[in-house]
Amino acid sequence: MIRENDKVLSIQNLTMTYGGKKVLNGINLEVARGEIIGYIGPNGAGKSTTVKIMLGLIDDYQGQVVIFGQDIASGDPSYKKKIGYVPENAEAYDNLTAMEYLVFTGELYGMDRDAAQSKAERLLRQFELQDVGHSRLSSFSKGMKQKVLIIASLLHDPDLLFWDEPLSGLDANSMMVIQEILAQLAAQGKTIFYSSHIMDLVEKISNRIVLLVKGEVVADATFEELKEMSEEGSLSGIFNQLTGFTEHRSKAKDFVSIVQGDEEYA
Ligand SMILES: Nc1ncnc2c1ncn2[C@@H]1O[C@H](COP(=O)(O)OP(=O)(O)OP(=O)(O)O)[C@@H](O)[C@H]1O
Repeated sequence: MIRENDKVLSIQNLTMTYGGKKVLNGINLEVARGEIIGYIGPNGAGKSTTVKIMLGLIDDYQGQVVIFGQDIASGDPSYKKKIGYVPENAEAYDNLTAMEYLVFTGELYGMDRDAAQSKAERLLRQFELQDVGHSRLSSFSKGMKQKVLIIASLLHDPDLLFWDEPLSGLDANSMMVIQEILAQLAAQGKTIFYSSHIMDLVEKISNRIVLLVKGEVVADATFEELKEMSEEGSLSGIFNQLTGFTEHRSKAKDFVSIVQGDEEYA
C-alpha cells in the first residue's frame, strides 16, 4: 500500500477506445514518489496511449487519472508544470538549434528566459555539447539529439518524468551517466516512467516493472519478484513468457527461408 502523502499518480479503471476498438482495458495503477517504473509491453500494447492520457493530450478516456492529487479531467493544467517528457522522437523541432529548443521548452514550463538559457548552457556542457548549442538539431547525431531531449525534460526540475525510449542511440558511457542520474533523481523523490523495448536496460534501471499486454496490466512487480514467479533469469525471457511468445526461432526460420528464395514460404 502506498501512503496517501507519497502518492504521485493513481489510475483507476482506465479504458480507451479508438474507432470501436478497445486499446486500454481497465488499467489500475498506483505510483509513489521515488519509483522508477519500467513501463513495458509489446508494440501496440497501449503504453504511448496511457502516457498521452497522463500528459493530458487525450481526454476522451473512461476511468479516473489523478496526478499530484488532482483529477486531470478537472481542466486545471497546472499539474503539467511538474512533468517532464522525453518523446520517442522530436523531429518536428529539427529546424531549431539545441539552445533555441531548450529555451523554448523551459519557457513553456514557466521558466524565466535567462534562467532557462543559463541552465541549458550548463547542462549542455555536462554532456559535452557546449560547442554545438547553436547548431540546428537536424545536424545532430541520434545520440546527441537524445541528450538534448533528456536535458529538455529535466530543465524545470520536474517531479514526474515520462521517458519514452530515452537512451536509444546513446553510447555505453553516456548510458551509465544517465542511469546514475535517474537513480539520484529517484533517491530525491522524483518519479520516473521509463518506457523502452531494451529489456536489459529496463531490468537495470527500474525498481518496479509494469507490463502491459493488449491494454491490460499483466504484471506489476519488482524484477526480483518476477524472476521468482518465472523460470526465466532475464527480463527479456520473462517478457517472452508473459506475452506468450515462444516462436521466435520458427518465425526467424520462415523469414530467412523467404529471403533465400524458398517458394514454399511465399
Ligand atoms: N490516434 C490513434 N487512432 C487509432 N488507433 C490508435 C491511435 N493511437 C494508437 N492507436 C492504437 O492503439 C493501440 C495502442 O497503441 P500505443 O501507441 O499506445 O501502443 P504502444 O504500446 O505505445 O506501442 P509501441 O511499443 O509500438 O510504441 C494500437 O493498436 C494502435 O494502433
